[in-house]
Amino acid sequence: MYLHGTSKINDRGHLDIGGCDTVDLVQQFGTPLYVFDEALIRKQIQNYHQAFQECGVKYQVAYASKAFSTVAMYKLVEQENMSLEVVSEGELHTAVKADFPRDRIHFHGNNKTVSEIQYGLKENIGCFVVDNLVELELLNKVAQEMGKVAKILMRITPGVEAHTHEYIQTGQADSKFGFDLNNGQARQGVEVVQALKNLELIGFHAHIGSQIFDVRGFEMAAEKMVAWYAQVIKDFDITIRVLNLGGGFGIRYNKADAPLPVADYIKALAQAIRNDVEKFGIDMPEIWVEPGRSIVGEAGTTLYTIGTSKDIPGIRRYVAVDGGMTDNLRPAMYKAKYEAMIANKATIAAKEKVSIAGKCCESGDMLIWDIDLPEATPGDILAVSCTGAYGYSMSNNYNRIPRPAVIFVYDGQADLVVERESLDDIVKNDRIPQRFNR
Ligand SMILES: Cc1ncc(COP(=O)(O)O)c(C=O)c1O
Ligand SMILES: N[C@@H](CCCC[NH3+])C(=O)O
Repeated sequence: MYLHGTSKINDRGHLDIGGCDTVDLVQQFGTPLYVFDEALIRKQIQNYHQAFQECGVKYQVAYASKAFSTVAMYKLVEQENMSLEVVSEGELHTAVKADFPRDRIHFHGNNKTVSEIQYGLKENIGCFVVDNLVELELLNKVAQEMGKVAKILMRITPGVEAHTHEYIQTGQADSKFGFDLNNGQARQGVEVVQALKNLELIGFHAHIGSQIFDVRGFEMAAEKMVAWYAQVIKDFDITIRVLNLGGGFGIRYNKADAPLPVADYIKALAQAIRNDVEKFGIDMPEIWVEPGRSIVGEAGTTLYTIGTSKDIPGIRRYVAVDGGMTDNLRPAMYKAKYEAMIANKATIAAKEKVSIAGKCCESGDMLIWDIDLPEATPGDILAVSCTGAYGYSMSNNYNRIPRPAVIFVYDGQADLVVERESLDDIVKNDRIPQRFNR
């Protein structure tokens, strides 16, 4: 397993993260356990700031909180001077609980409800990223009723197909997201905004997909978006200032993945924008991005306890852990591939090829197929790396399995940031109809 961030093998022969022995962490907090390397999260954020500062442009980096959303994470994001992207009133409420600066919150989503819009307006958030014509009218109506003017970006579908899993592509024409650039919908949207008094258009947004390695997709989206941005300034004679190019920067889950350093993506983006801005003779816009996975993905490791196994001679050995698709849906949903090690046998050579199964009543509940490990016995601790993004945030209670605890480790200290769900949490919203008691 590749060792990210502060992960290392300590002198007890155990995996150690953030100066904490994972075997001790398991004793203290139990399994499954999400462990976040706080120093690595902070470093990833600082890499974005540094890259933008070196480009000498006005910018905002908004953390796409869907990747991993908790109050402590939002506090960290604030400390590191990032903005915050939210997609629901649940994420917005988490930001309010963290007392996140409201003017740095960007509210996304392709179907915001009236109550979500009201919440955002009440909190005077920085901007709404409007997804479609229906939402333009709705947002304007609610803003008018509340006596507010909402700053907006319009989300544009630029018609760029990113090379990634089809479920995490978003920039292609056939997508549920955004105003289509090529069929005239985006222009129609700008025309509509001109007539709506409670909306202020400050710029445009595009997001082409997730887990992308190639800079070319980002450059192509930037070229299309600058051309569009310049066209709008010319045709509508309005002042806008923001170009948000979304997130999607890839990370290394396993040795087949070859992401570039963050600085390379940002510099390529800024350069593509700068070239086109000069061509169109307009002012350089503020460049906003909204990375999620690349901030937290490599910083997360999930620790499990190994339990049963099943040998099928000549076929494979299944080794089961005490979690699975409830804490990591990505292998089942995207065929995502992860690396792992036995955390308490970190210096012992691999001896067998096994497949790691979850504990759900579902054949597709497999975390890793065909991985070389030392002999796995019940009670061993399996560490799966790179689970920081879309692990906890997509966790669920299938088979009424409680969600694991989440901890941050830093410089030898381990702190709980989300408590493990209890069995009572699992039933706390259940109700029995009165008539059952007859
Ligand atoms: C609109 C938007 N912004 C940002 C992101 C974050 O993407 P990533 O986690 O790949 O950086 C996503 C997810 O794909 C998204 O849909
Ligand atoms: N949840 C997805 C990515 C979708 C990102 C949000 N648009 C993943 O785990 O890869």
